[in-house]
Parts: sequence; C-alpha cells; structure tokens
Amino acid sequence: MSKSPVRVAVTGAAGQIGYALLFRIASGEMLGKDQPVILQLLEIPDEKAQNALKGVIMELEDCAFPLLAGVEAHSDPMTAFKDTDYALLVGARPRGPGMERADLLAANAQIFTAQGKALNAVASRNVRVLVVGNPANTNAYIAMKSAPDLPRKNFTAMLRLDHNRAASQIAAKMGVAVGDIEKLAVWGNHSPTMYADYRFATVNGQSVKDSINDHDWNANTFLPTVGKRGAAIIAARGLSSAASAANAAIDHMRDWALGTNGKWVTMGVPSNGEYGIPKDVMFGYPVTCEGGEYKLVEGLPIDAFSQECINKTLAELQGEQDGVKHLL
Ligand SMILES: NC(=O)c1ccc[n+]([C@@H]2O[C@H](COP(=O)([O-])OP(=O)(O)OC[C@H]3O[C@@H](n4cnc5c(N)ncnc54)[C@H](O)[C@@H]3O)[C@@H](O)[C@H]2O)c1
Ligand SMILES: O=C(O)C[C@H](O)C(=O)O
Repeated sequence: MSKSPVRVAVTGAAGQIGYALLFRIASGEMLGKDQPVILQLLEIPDEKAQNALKGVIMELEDCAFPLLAGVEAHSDPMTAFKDTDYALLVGARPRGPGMERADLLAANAQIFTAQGKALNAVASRNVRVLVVGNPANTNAYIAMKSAPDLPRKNFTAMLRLDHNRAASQIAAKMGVAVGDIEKLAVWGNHSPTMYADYRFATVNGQSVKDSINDHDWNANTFLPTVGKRGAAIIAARGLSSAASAANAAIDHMRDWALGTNGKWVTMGVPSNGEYGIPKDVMFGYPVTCEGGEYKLVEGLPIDAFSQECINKTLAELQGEQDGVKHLL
C-alpha cells in the first residue's frame, strides 16, 4: 500500500539554498523514494519574493515528480507550518563579504521567535525541525524556547555541512574515499569555532589519527580550513554556500528520519548536560539515528586539546545565547 503524504515546510523557499533543496525533497532524496510529500513553502510577504516563489513552484510542477502530492505558497508562518511534520528553517539574512555571524544575531532573532511560536501553535505535535539559517545554533535555540509545547529534542541545528567538510578534508589528506570515513564528530557551534574531531575516526577499521599523526596539521591547517570554509566560499563566489548547504540539510533530515545504521553523524541538538555542556545549549554532537530518533554518542574521552576547543565553541554559543536573552 502506498504511504500517505507527509508535510514538509521550508522557509526561505525562493532563496539560493531553497532552489538547491526543494527539487531533491520532491524527488524523494530526503524522506525516501516511497514517501509522498506536500511542500508548504514560506517566503516573506514581499512582491518580489512571492513572485520568485511562484516561479520555483512552476518549476516544481514542471518536473512532474511522482512523489510530490502538493505544493503551497505562504507568506505567514501560521499557515505555512499548519500540521507540518518536518520544518526546514532556511530563511534568514545570509552573511555578506566582511560580515561576522554575530552581526546577524539580532536581525534573525525576531524571525526565529515568530517562527518558533507559529510551530508551537499549528505544527504537528511531533514536528522535526532543522534550522539552517544563521546563526543556526542560536536560531534553533530561540525557536525551541519559543515553542514550549513541542518536544525540545525535536529542534536541531545544522552542523552537517561542517561534518561533510571535515570528512572531505580528511579524505583528501589521506587519499581515501570520503564514504569510508566513520566515527567523525563535530562539536559545538556552526561557526569557525566548531571543533571537528577525528580522534575516533576510522577508515576501513584503521585509525585516522594514527595514520595522519600530525598535531600541527590538525591544529593549524585542518581546523582553520573547515572552520573558515564558509567564508572562503563567500570570498570566492560572492555568495554563501548553497548547493553544499542544501545537500547537508538533506543528509541531516534523511538520516534523522530513516536512520544511520549505526554510523555516526553530527547534529546540533539541545544538550541535556552531556559532556558538561549546560542544558538547552544547541550543541553539535556525534549521534546515531534509528527509528526516527537521534541518540548521542556518549562516554567518549575528551583530552586537554579537545576540552580547550570545546570550551571555546561553548563560550561563543553562550555569548550568543546571552545576546538574545531579552527576546525570550
Ligand atoms: N547552517 C549552515 O551550514 C548554513 C550553510 C549555508 C548557509 N546558511 C544560512 O542559510 C540562510 C539562507 O541562505 P541562502 O543562501 O538561501 O540565502 P538567500 O538570501 O538566497 O535566501 C534566503 C531567503 O529567505 C527569505 N527569508 C528571509 N526572511 C524570511 C522569513 N522571515 N521567512 C521566510 N523567508 C524568509 C528571503 O526572502 C530569501 O528568499 C542564511 O542565513 C545562510 O547564512 C547556513
Ligand atoms: O559561513 C557562512 O556564513 C555561510 C554558511 O554558514 C557556511 O558555512 O557556508
């Protein structure tokens, strides 16, 4: 018997990430090739944005995706999030050349307070939320805090792009296939302070750390390259990453919904105190997923260098959280 459609809300649907994301959701790459979807697309109530959204919808129609059971255009989160099972909160103001993430905090806080409230009011009681719009961790924290009637654990932030970037750098360094890398973790904030940690990683059972065996490369090449990759793409393209961000969003939601078969992936999730991170901080952790739920990988040893990196990214996140306290 064919499955009933699920509702997927996407905000910022006419933006660059939206354009790289919607067609893949509609073709079944996110929730499976047997899962029909209804897209509930949100854009700002502005003529240009709404017109652009109409154009995107025309193109979605023209793809004749068998799994696309409906597409709706919205300008109000209260209608866009109605009964939605999945919400990908992409819409936000992207960082331009020379702008720091902190500059975006205030502008975006308002958006995510309103959207959290709307999810709280009208979404499915088990809606799974992924925040992509930057600063992603803090925006996810704001949305979660604005939706007290929904499960905290269902609010997540996107660290998967950092995870994928780290895997790709390691594969290039070692001359191995990226798909063979297991047990990689990225801790903390989606920002240059994130800590991509390959101490536990393996390739075909062999330790990545032992194979690379180069602390200087780790501290002075690998971590800055992964951390500043977003800025490097902005400098090169004049626009922030879009296709790779959309790909990471697909990876995140697919793994959450369909499982990882024991493979570690990274998700930004609200802490319950694991690894000494205060409750509710939206922190990148290694997780596995099964049956539509994620589970933190617990009990990993944290050495002095790693602790220092984790403390740094935590301090940044707590600073961001303090900056929006008055809005919550
Ligand atoms: N977490 C990550 O790894 C990651 C990676 C890349 C980009 N990003 C972030 O994703 C966001 C989107 O990037 P983009 O390149 O698609 O930007 P974009 O400017 O091309 O598109 C953003 C879209 O969001 C819309 N929008 C703005 N406010 C909205 C609101 N309140 N409700 C609905 N729609 C709204 C805009 O009209 C625009 O069409 C940015 O914040 C960017 O920094 C995050
Ligand atoms: O770095 C940015 O501002 C864009 C995005 O978060 C990225 O990591 O590519």
